[in-house]
Amino acid sequence: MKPNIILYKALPADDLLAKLEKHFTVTRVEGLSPQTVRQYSDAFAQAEGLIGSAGTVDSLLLDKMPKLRACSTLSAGYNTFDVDALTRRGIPLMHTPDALTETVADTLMLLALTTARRALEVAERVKKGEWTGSIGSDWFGIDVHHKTMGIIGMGRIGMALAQRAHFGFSMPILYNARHPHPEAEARYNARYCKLDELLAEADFVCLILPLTDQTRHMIGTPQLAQMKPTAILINGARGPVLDEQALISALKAGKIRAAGLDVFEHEPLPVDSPLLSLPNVVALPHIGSATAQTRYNMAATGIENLINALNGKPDKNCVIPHVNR
Ligand SMILES: NC(=O)C1=CN([C@@H]2O[C@H](COP(=O)(O)OP(=O)(O)OC[C@H]3O[C@@H](n4cnc5c(N)ncnc54)[C@H](OP(=O)(O)O)[C@@H]3O)[C@@H](O)[C@H]2O)C=CC1
Ligand SMILES: O=CC(=O)O
Repeated sequence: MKPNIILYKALPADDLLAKLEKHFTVTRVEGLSPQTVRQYSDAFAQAEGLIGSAGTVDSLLLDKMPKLRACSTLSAGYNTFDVDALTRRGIPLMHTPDALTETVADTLMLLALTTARRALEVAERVKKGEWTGSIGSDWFGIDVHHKTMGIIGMGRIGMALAQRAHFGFSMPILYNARHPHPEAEARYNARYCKLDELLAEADFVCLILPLTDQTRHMIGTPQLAQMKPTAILINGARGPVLDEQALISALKAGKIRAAGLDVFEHEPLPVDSPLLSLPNVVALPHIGSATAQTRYNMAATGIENLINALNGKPDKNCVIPHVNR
């Protein structure tokens, strides 16, 4: 008999669903919420696998899933999972980091370019018919090339960003992480910095690290005050890594030049967020990995991950090392 699983996110192609259904008896639910868990309570009680993204998997949910043997998230980040509770139950949690690294690094460069060159702002002026002659200096942006890129989180995506910034834009690279990364230093001439030093020196401060107890609000009023008034902040990590209220105040007071944001403390970003009325903010709807090819690859990887994990082989892409047997 095929194992029962819950799929809580629509897959981007029919062949992916067909593959999942070849291996498992699939119950599709529209997201993980108290309502869907109640509505499909029997399916949750019977499920041995859970696959999807953007839902909270905590001990409350795990208690309702006594047969659960593996979780597969269609994402690199896994901050919505209670990893300790999964570890206690010996349930492997699988993720899809390698499928999206390059695409997310592209998105970070996109945010750097769009904010620096004020691309959205001036394109809006063109649409409004304001381009009636030679543009004045009030339409000018700043250069990206040869400016200093500060990367907070020199993991897979941080490295891919450093590659773009170093080779593509001749940018000196500063970085902060928990440990020095000799590979980044050798390949991209990156310099390891304490956070304070990076904030004070970088022209672009780019957040690309996980949301954890240690990183929640790691950038707040004191850190924003350390940045140059000409610097641009980019957040591609998770919204709560940045204190959004502090950012709004800093932008309003001209403490930093601009912000490029792909992630927010509350998603979707409420339409009345003050961020949306600031001309020097570029707000994207969490599209870091959102190309058709990458989303396909992520879903394909997530399916493989679940098949492997439920076959007792969570060798690759398991985020809980000692469950990775
Ligand atoms: N916007 C989007 O759509 C996407 C966002 N993301 C986010 O990006 C994050 C990073 O992804 P990825 O590069 O694959 O992850 P990795 O695990 O490869 O890298 C994470 C990096 O963050 C560093 N780090 C962790 N904790 C701290 C800390 N307290 N202080 C400083 N640095 C820290 C790590 O340091 P060290 O190397 O020293 O251990 C590592 O360099 C994900 O966790 C996710 O939240 C990911 C994909 C898409
Ligand atoms: O934010 C997206 C992810 O894959 O993590």
